[in-house]
Amino acid sequence: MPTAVMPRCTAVRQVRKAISALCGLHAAFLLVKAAAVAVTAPEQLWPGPPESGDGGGGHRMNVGLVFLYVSIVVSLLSSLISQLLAKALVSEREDAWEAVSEPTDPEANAADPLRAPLLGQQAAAAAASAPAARGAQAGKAAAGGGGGDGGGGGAGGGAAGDAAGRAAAAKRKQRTLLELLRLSFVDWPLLLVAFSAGSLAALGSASIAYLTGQMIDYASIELDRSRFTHTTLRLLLVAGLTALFTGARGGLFTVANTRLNVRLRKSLFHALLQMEVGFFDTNRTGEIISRLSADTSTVSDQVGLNLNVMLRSATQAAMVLFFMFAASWRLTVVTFILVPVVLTISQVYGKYYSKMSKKVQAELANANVVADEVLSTMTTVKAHAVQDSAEAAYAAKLRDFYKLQVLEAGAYSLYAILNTFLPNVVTAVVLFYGGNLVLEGVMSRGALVSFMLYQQSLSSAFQLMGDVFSALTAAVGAADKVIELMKRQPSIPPSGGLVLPSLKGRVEARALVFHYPARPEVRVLNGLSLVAQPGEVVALVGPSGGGKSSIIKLLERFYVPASGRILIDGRDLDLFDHKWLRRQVALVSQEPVLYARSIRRNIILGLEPEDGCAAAPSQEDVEEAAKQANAHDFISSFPGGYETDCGEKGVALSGGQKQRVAVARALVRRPRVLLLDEATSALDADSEAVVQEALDRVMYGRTVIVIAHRLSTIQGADRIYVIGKGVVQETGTHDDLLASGGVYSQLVRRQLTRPMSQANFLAASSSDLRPSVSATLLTSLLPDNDNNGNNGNNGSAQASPQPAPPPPPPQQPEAPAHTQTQQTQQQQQSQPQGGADRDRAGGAGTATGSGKGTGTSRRG
Ligand SMILES: Nc1ncnc2c1ncn2[C@@H]1O[C@H](COP(=O)(O)OP(=O)(O)OP(=O)(O)O)[C@@H](O)[C@H]1O
Repeated sequence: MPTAVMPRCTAVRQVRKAISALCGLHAAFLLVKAAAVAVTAPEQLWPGPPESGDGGGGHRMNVGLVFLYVSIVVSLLSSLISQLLAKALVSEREDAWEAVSEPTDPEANAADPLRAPLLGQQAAAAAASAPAARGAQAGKAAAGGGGGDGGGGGAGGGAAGDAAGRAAAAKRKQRTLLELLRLSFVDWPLLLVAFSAGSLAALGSASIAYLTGQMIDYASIELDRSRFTHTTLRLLLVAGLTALFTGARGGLFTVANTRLNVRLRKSLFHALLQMEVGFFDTNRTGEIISRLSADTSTVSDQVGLNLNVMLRSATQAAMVLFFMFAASWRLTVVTFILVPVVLTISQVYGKYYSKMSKKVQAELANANVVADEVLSTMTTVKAHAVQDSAEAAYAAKLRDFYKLQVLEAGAYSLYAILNTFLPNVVTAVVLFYGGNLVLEGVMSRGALVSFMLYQQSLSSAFQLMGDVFSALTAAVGAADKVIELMKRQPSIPPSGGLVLPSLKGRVEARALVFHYPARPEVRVLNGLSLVAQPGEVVALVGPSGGGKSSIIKLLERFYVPASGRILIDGRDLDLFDHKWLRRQVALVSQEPVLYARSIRRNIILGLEPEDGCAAAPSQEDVEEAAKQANAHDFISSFPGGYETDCGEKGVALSGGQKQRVAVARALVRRPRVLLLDEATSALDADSEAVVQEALDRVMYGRTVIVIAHRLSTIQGADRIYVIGKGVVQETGTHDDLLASGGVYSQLVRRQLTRPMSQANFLAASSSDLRPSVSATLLTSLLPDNDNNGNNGNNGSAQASPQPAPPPPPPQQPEAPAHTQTQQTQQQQQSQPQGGADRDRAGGAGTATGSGKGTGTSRRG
């Protein structure tokens, strides 16, 4: 902030403080005046009728007193309103200065999703359209949770930004409260009954105090036994009814709380499921889970409970006040004077407590993030023996949490001390003044006893309201985060409703430009275009980080490109109905995710009636898909067959088995387009061979876009795109690309001459080129090889530190026997295959009947 603005902002803050101080002083003066009038005025005011002996004088006196009190109340109100208006004017002036003075970086900070994670996103979004300084502070307030705490101004932004931060926080709080009320009042019939029961209970409590006073008068002054007994029976009856209504109120409010809790969780979970994938890149699962579990409970418990207590206390206070005025208006006014003091203390504490509560919750979420990270990666933790550092990291987070909790406890202690002391002061003053009234004969002893009971009831109501106010503020803090998440709009626009009678399967990407939301400054795709005709197999290869997987993610609409188009059968991807498209375009990724349910249900994932699918695939469909995926045999060997539970995240299955279930999951949809994102790269050699065989078979008859690490797959593709630095560097068939001597051929050569320990074909996984494949490739791939497998190109293989082994017999050790047979057949047939005219292969174990997938032998 320019230095010229700083003194102005400091002056504004001082003006704001001065306004508060003056108004406070004025209010205190008026309250003292009200008390003085109550103590000194003659006993001729409401509720008693004008004394007959006093003629019109008594009446005039009453009018005068009423006028006096009305003027005091009006004065108090106008003071409050002028204070609010003056502060608003000052803040407006301050905002105007900030708008012209603040540099633009903070806006960038606020709009940067990395700097405004989870809690700050909405504020950051709002900030992006607001003036720079306001935006920066809105983001800061949201992310920091302080609502303008600013830490004393920070690096130049603090003072000026505090006002904007406060305004943003206040607006958010308002919005949160309104939203909470909206959510709570869905249950209005239940709440109405509960509230009515609470009001009746409050009326009962006030009546008990009144009857107690009467009993004392009948027993000690009037000495009327029959009225005494009668009143006792009435008191017992009222007590019974009061208990009944109190119980009903408590039970009904608890049910309403639970309903609110369930509603909140469901709404939040629904909102989370709508979020785009990029949201989960920038927000940790631990934090999100914390919102879903801890914060929703805090909100429903605190808001529900406190609203209940607030309503009960307010009704109780209103009833008791009525009875108090009836007993003695003077004592009522005096009692009432101390109330603003108690309320002010509660309010100040409430603000502080809200801040503390947010910080404590944030610390706890941080600790949960650490625990979540460690517990969800136990194998890595154990494999690298990092238990000690994990424990230390968790303990450090808990230490921070503990320190904040201790501070919070200290704040609570102070509050409890004040809150216990002040009501007793009120009692002492009231008793002293009331005793004087009794001694003067103005008030009966019974009325004083009743009044003392009312006064206790009123203090407890106000005390509860003070507590509730603080707790509500804290709950609103937690609700803020939950509501913000619930209201957050996904940054990817909703998909259209287009459903085609059939899909040919043409996929085209045109001039795609893309960056990840988590890293907007890095362009991952830079105007990339590619096309896959119906039935073609298109391989994406290229160096690691070139953008291959990003293309698949865009095709799956996990993200949307910054510019460019993705067309399926010539229509924009976002026009299609989301669910329909997911059945037409299936993905098999590197790490399959299975859920803790039966294998059958894992295969038909997303196709069950609950997912809006009228007819789930039949058992025959499931088995057919499993057979094609080479999964049927191992599934049938389990005692539970297709009903075998996969365990949490599929722990009950091996990597290869999981991947085959994932392939079956893709196939059961009978997709026209199959996306394979390094589907076998995480598997060991044996598993890879089985899965690859299944994949080779299922590629037929559909458009396939594959990120492959096996040269055999790449070699058999109809077209290869070499992707690097976010663009297509080369495209063509394997032969064309080798012949052109460009990047692809260099990659192939480099790979073939590299030691096996560094095997990393085309930057994919290291598990790809087995010795046999490598050797075969040497003999078959390089255009300048002679027929005997000698590398004519100056023997780069020989130059390698670990020369490739001599050409082995034409077989792949990891492939099952029947695959080898196929290879031999294919060698003999050596038929070139076009993508579009390929037929779909038969069931499990059937020969593929083509050179596809066994490119080594095809070329041999
Ligand atoms: N979720 C993400 N958030 C931010 N950046 C990402 C994300 N995923 C990938 N990237 C970055 O995008 C770039 C392209 O990644 P991508 O996974 O598409 O490359 P790739 O060609 O598939 O690499 P590999 O062959 O190693 O899988 C990389 O620089 C990567 O760090």
